[in-house]
Amino acid sequence: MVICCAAVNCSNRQGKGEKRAVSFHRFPLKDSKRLIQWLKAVQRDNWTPTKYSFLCSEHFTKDSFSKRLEDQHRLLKPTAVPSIFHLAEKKKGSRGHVRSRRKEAGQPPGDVREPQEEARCEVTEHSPLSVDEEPTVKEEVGSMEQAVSQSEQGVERPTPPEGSPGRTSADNLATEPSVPRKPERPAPGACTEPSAQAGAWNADKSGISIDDFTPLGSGACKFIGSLHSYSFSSRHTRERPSLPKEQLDRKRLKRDVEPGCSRRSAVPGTCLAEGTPTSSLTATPQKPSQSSSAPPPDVTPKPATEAALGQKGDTDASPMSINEVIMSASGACKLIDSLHSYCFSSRPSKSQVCCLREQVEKKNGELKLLRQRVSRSDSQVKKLREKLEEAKRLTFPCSNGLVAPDCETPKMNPSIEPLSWMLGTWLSEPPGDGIYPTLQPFHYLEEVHITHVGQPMLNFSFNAFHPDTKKPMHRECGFIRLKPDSNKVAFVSAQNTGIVEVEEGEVNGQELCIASHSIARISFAAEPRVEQIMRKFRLNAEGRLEQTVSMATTTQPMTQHLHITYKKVTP
Ligand code: HEM
Repeated sequence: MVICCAAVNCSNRQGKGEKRAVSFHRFPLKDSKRLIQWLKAVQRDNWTPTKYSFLCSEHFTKDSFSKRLEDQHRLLKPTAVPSIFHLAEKKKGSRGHVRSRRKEAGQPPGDVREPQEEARCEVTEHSPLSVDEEPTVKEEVGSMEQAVSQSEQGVERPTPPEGSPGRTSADNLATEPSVPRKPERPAPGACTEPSAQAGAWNADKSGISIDDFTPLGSGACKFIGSLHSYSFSSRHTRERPSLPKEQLDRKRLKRDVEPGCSRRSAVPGTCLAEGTPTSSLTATPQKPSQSSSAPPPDVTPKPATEAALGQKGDTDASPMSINEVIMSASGACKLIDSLHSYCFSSRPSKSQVCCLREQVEKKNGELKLLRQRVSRSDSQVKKLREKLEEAKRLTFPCSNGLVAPDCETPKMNPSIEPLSWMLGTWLSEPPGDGIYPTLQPFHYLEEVHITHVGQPMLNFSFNAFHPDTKKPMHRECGFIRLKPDSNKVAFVSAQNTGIVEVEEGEVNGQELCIASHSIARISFAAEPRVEQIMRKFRLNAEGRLEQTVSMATTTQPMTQHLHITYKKVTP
């Protein structure tokens, strides 16, 4: 690959016969301040440097260089600005062919390079480096791809050439950002530039080829690839519609050799005037029809300056420096690279996630089956509990009953033998009836426990419940005693209503009739006050116990209040 110096009237190029050391240095595209200084110094009109534009070392003062310690290799200082140019030669016409060439091509001054010179500027991978080239150049030429990448990272290294004269692009950048500019042809001196720019803008801006983004053909990659296309072709190609949309990767850049400029040198101006994407740098082989046919007006190459300023008509709105364009493209690429990294790195974990998801789904299925089993077990347990409750209800309708079925009953005291027919646990059946002149008739359940503990008396408890809610209602408990050697019975009861009473009567056979002897009540017992109480117990023909309660209150004469029949539930 041959590299030319972009300075006006400088014919230095890589491989030229002179044996002196000439190095080539890239334009500081990343450093807009210094780039402007360079462009002002170069004084090329309507020309924009690219990554493939170089100045040779002859345009720098000696103190612009430093030497690398290891090998004394000459390095351009990062602050160096070119200052040595032979612009006067242009005016003197010492290179008349330049002017005539310019006229032929209808190019503005400074944009033309002699066809022969173009030929010299061809880039061919097979061109051997001339002996007068510095190792720096060799290094650069040998690793153009790397250089592009380094340039992207802001690393400046001496490198190969190209270029031509005219009004300075620095002026465009620095002083006329808002002036719309007509599409202009690429600098003729930079015959490699159109494609070089294309490569730069379309593929090499990040040092990444589009192929890098579409290796797996996945949807994500395609998507990211399209982002890349947008990054490169939409952002920059739209701003620079002259550039071909083809994506040129670095491998092509390095590998392919485009003899276009050599060929075009035989047809002076073809490459330059047509602005075809062919280039000795980008080196994408072009079909003859492509390279020979003039591009439509809307794809006429424009200098990067214009691209940086925006398209015609929007330049006043938001002018961008070339540096900003490069930086924004670089930022977009980094973002896309991140997406790519995510795309690639997440791929294995996605399969893992799939595996895990399958496992989770499997476990969920198992869990569902287990839940169904548990549910079935629950319902079975529930049914068993209901049966148990029902059995308990049948046996002991009240859970707070006093009956202990397995409790061993002591021997009954003979004195209470006449009342033995009352012993046992009794449950209301049917529900008891409650009546009273002052009350609405009502029903109730009652559990009755009449026991003995070997003493000469019976223990009793009457526990009434609401027939529907089973809530406890009236409760009373006490003792029944028999007067020895008689049928006289004493009934002592304490009621939850606050009444304590003693009833006395007689037991005759299996019937007990008693009446209140004395009634005591708490001071705050509910009214009306009970004046008299009468009861009758009997064991009927069906072996059921019956009780009838009558009472007299302060408002009502002796009237029946309760009648209930009990069924014995324990022996
Ligand atoms: C020997 C026992 C009982 C006595 C001395 C007694 C006494 C009374 C008295 C004085 C009243 C008020 C009447 C009125 O307002 O005029 C009453 C009401 C009532 N009694 Fe009895 N009662 C006895 C047993 C029962 C039993 C076993 C139940 C069964 C649930 C019951 C249920 C009621 C009901 C529902 C009322 C009406 C609402 C109330 O005042 O609480 N009573 N009772």
